[in-house]
Amino acid sequence: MALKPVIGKLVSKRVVLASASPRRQEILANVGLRFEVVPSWFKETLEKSSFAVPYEYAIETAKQKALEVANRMHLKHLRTPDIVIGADTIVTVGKQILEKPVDKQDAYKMLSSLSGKEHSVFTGVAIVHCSSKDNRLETEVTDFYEETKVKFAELSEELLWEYIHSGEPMDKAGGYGIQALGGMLVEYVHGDFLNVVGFPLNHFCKKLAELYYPPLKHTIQHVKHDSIPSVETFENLSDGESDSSNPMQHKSANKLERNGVPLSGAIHTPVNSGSIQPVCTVAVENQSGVMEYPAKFPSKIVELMDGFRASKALFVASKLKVFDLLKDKCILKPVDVANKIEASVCGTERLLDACASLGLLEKTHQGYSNTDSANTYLVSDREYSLHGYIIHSNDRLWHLFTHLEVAVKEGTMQTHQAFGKETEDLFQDSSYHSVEAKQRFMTAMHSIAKLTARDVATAFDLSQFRSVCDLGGCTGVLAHELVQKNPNLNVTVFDLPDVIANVSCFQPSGQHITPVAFTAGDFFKDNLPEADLYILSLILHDLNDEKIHILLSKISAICKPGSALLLAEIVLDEEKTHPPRAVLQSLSMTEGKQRSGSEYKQLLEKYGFTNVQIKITGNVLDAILGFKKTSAH
Ligand SMILES: O=c1[nH]cc([C@@H]2O[C@H](COP(=O)(O)OP(=O)(O)OP(=O)(O)O)[C@@H](O)[C@H]2O)c(=O)[nH]1
Repeated sequence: MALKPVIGKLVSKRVVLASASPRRQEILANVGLRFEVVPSWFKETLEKSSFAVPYEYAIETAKQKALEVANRMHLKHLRTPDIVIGADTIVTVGKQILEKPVDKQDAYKMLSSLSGKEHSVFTGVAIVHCSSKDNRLETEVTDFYEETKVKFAELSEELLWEYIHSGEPMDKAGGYGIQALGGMLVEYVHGDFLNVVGFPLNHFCKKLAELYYPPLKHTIQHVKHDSIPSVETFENLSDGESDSSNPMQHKSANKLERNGVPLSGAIHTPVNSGSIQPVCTVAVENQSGVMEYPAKFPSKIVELMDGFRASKALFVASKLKVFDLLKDKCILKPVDVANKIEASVCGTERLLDACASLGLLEKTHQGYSNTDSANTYLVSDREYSLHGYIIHSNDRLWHLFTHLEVAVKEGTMQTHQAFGKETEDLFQDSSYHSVEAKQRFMTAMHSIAKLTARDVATAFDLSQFRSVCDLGGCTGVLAHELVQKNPNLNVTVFDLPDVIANVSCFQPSGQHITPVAFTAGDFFKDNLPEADLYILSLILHDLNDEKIHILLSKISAICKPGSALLLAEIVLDEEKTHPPRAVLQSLSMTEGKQRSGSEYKQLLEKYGFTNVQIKITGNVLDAILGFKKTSAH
C-alpha cells in the first residue's frame, strides 16, 4: 500500500469528519488528510441488546453519526459534502459494552472491571459518500470495524483513584486513554494501537484503497470469447491517476455488467465531472491467440487534454446567458434558445449538447433545462452564482493563459501582451480602465466571496473581538457574513476609492441587514482604520515581498497586543502540489505567490503575530489567524 495516493484520492473532495474526538482529528490530520470537522449530534443511545455482536453496535453508531452530519449539512448549509467519516469506539469485557464513563464512579466501575484482564476495543467506522440529486441527498455507506485486544495489569485501589482523579478517563471509551497516562495500566496490546485511541487508520486506508483502486477485472489477458464484445470501462483501465474514480460511479458502471462481464455495446462511464461518455477499448489478439488489452488507459491525461474545451463551453454558455434562459425548470428547444441568444441554430445545439455532456444541462425529448447545480451556481442573479467569476475567467484569465508559454519562459505576468496598455492592477490607474472592466472584476470577486464567506467567517470563534477592518474587502460580502454571525461586531471595509464608489449595487437588502461601514483609502499609503481584528482576504498571494513587508509592518504596528490578523487564502500542502487550484493560479505569474501552512505561519510570526492557527475549510479559501504578541512574549 503506497502512503500518499490513497489519501491523495480525497484531496479534491469535500471530506467531513463527523467527530468531536480530538484524537480522531489528529490521527487523520497527521497523514495529510484535508477535512472539515462537524461533530455529530447523534446521541449514542442505540439499544445494545438488539445487536448480535458488539461490533455491530459500534458500526451502526458510527454510521448514524456520519449520516446525521451528512443530512444536516445537506439541509441546512447548502453544502453537500462528498464524504463524511464517522467512528465509534467501545470496549468489551465479558458480555459488557463500555463506552465513556458518565462520572467518576462509573469510571471506577469500568476500570475495576478491566483490572488484570484482557479486553477488546472495537472501533466501527462509516465512510459515507454523498451526492445530491434533485436536491435530495443520496448516500452510499461503506463500513467496517477493527478489534484490538488489550490486557491491563492488576490495578490497586490507590492507582485506580489516582488515575480517575487525573480527569483523563472521562471522555474515553472504557475510561482510559492508552496514548497518555492510561498507557501505564497496559500490559500488552494485540492489534492496531490507533484503533484503541479511536481510529483504525490502517484498516481505513485499506478500505479507501479498495474503494478507489478496485482490482482490475481484466488484468491484460483474456481468452478470446467470440460472442462477447471486448469492452472496458475507463476506471478499470485507468492508470490510477483519475480523481473521478468515485465508488458511486463504480456502482453505476457495474450495473451494466452481467455475471461480472460487461454487456455488449459501449459501457457508459463517467468522466469529466459527471459527463457520461461511451468508452470502447479494442482488445488485440496476440500471436498465441490470446486477447490483450492495451494497458492502463491514461484517463486523467485525456481529461486534461480536453479540459480547455469544457471550460470554454461553460464560459460561452454563461456569457450568452444560456443558464439564465433555462432557469426555474424552463425547458427549451435549440431553436428557441438560438433565437433568444441571437445565435445560429446548429451552433446553439452543439453548445447545448456540450453542456448536457458536462452535466450542466439536462436533455430530454422536450428540450434542454438546467440541472440543479446550474440553477444554483450558473444563473446570474442567484445568491451563490459563479457567473461573475466565470465571465472574469473568460474575459481576462483566458487571455492571460494563452500567453502561458511566454510567461513561463520569461517568468513574468503577460498582462501587457494580453491586454495592451493595461497596468497590472485594474484599480491602480483609472485612466486606462473602463468602469465596465472594474465592475466585472468586482462582480467576480463578489461571487467568489459569496461562495467562501461563510466558511471563512466561521473558521474561528471571533466573539472576543469588537471591531473588524477588512482590508481590500471589496463589496463587503465577508463583512456582512461576519456581522451576521457576530452581531456585536463593528465591521469596516477598507478599499480603494474606485471600489468603494461602486459597492452600493452589491449590498444586500432587507430590514434585518446590519450595516457595514465602507471607508475609501489605499492600505499602502493611508492610515488604517482602528480595529482589533484585521482581515486580508485574497490579498497576500498577489503581492511581492516588498509590498507584503509594507502592509504587514503597518498592520503589526497598529495592532495592540491581543488584536489579531485573519488571512483568507488557499493554503498549500507542505509539498506545494495541492490543492491544484492554488498551484494553477500561480501560473498567472503575479508578483506574489501561494504559500503552505508553515509559510503563512512563519510570515505572520515574522510580523509579531503568534499562536497562529490554520483552518483548512474544505472550501475554496482557507483561514489563518494570528494574535499580536502580548508584551510578555
Ligand atoms: O485509549 C483510548 N481509548 C479511547 C479514546 C477516545 O474515546 C472516545 C470514544 O468515544 P466515541 O467513539 O463515542 O467518540 P467521541 O469522543 O464521543 O467523539 P464523536 O464525536 O466521534 O462521537 C474517542 O474520542 C477516542 O479518541 C482515547 O482517546 N484513548
